[in-house]
Amino acid sequence: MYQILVADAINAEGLEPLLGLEEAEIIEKKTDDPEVRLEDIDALLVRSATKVTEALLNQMPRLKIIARAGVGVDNIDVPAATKKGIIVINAPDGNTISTAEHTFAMMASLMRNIPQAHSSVKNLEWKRNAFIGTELYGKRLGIVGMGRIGSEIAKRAKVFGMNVNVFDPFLTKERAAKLGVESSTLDELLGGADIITVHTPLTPETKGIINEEALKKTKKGIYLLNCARGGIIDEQDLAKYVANGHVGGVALDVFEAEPPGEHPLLKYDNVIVTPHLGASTKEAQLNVATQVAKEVRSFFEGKPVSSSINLPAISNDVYEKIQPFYQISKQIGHILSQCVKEGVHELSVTYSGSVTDLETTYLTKAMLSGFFKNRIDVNVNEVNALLTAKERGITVGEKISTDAFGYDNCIAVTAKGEESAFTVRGTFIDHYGPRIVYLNGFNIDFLPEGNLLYIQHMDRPGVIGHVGQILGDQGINIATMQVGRKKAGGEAIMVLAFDKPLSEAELTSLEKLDEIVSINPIIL
Ligand SMILES: NC(=O)C1=CN([C@@H]2O[C@H](COP(=O)(O)OP(=O)(O)OC[C@H]3O[C@@H](n4cnc5c(N)ncnc54)[C@H](O)[C@@H]3O)[C@@H](O)[C@H]2O)C=CC1
Ligand SMILES: O=C(O)CCC(=O)C(=O)O
Repeated sequence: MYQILVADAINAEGLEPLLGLEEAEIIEKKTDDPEVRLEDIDALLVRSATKVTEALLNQMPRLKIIARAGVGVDNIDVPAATKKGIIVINAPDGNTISTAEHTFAMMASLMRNIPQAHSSVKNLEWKRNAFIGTELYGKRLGIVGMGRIGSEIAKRAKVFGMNVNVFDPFLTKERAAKLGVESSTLDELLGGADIITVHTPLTPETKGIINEEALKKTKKGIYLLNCARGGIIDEQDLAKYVANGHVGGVALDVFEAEPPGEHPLLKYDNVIVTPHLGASTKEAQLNVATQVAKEVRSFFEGKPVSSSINLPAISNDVYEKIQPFYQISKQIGHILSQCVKEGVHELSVTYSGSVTDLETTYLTKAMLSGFFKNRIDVNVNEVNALLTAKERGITVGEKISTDAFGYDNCIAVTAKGEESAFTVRGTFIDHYGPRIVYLNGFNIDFLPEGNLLYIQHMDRPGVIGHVGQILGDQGINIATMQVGRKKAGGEAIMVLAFDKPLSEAELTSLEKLDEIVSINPIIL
């Protein structure tokens, strides 16, 4: 039974896709609720209130997926989640329109003193001359961060007859032209704008991007808006520039600490505020809840998730194509892990044939997750596979080759240690399935599944019979047996499959045979 903890207020109708998930229990409680058993939780759904820290993650050993019903994931320790192999997803576009509309409403309110005038009338005043506003028409709007929300604001600003300058280092000239905006440097934007609005994520680069140094470059009377994340406009520096009269007005939906408490900016009449309402519309809340609920459901159904922060997204189509190779990659990694008896410092994967048309990085990560399974006590999956390899000093390489050894596709992985190297090759055959076709120098053909025994032996008459005899005498049934050799009378291998793993005593009984060089159980 999967336990899904919904720790923040998430739209109930939007969570409906989760109800169709068999074997799932949905718990709507805070993470610090004494009734919540954090150690049993498989999925955590949050908005911005719950801070998903490393300390919290340490208490949640079963956690597999964190879903943020919204865009910004700055309340989640994504590196800590990644290290633990926990997928982090968000709802990237469900609240774009809401937030763009809120920003626009804030901009209009700010320029026309609507909140101040509203309070005044409610206080039974009628001061028409006290609230002379400024038109948006013809003004220059500077947008810092031209992603989903920034772009929607630009569209609306143009309809209002505003000129739009944008600063976004990741915006291409083509996209700027398509959006009909002028791309500029930050300094040009600061110097030319009448109104500046920020729409970036909060990152080390964007934290304080509008600070005292930037404010100095703006026109006197500048209007500033932050409906993205507290801290993108430095609050202390902003308070200084509001106090000295340089800033004409400010609209804030977000604060460095929420709620802001006794904040120096709150005492100014020309500072208008809302309590982080950008995404607070019925539509946006339904959208984001539905988006993450569908994703969490897909995840537990073993389907791909498309809005992961720490895993490359793959579409259902691509996933269908990649799935067979994904399994065999994992199995190759797991076989290598059990066959190489020393520390490995290099894993190199060579893809050939039709598999090279696919997203092979995903397969390499699957191979790594198979390799690390049982080797380390951390759950290694595609999320933390490369990081885990790096932390353990294992170099991971990927190559493409034209030689598929006569197969339609081939995935070959070589593990190198100080003393040895071991290569496994696998293929996926349509309507037949995954096969291991090469094991450390020997061509062979077996199904990588179940309880296997890999035996290295000398190619002598009777050896296969002796192995069968010894096992038969102990009542052990051999399900399948494949053999491979390089030349008659030389080294050879056999791979046997059993219904259950062999015991230590049963393995030792085989070692007694003179022709046997080594025996190695492989459990897949
Ligand atoms: N107030 C609210 O309720 C809401 C706030 N947000 C905030 O708005 C932010 C933006 O959301 P979206 O537009 O959906 O994200 P997005 O990812 O589509 O856009 C962010 C843009 O910022 C740009 N950017 C990144 N670093 C930059 C830098 N150093 N300088 C200039 N531009 C930079 C990126 O290139 C990207 O184009 C979110 O990260 C979130 O923090 C989002 C939704 C609701
Ligand atoms: O959950 C919310 O209302 C906050 C939305 C937000 O800030 C975001 O999506 O980044």
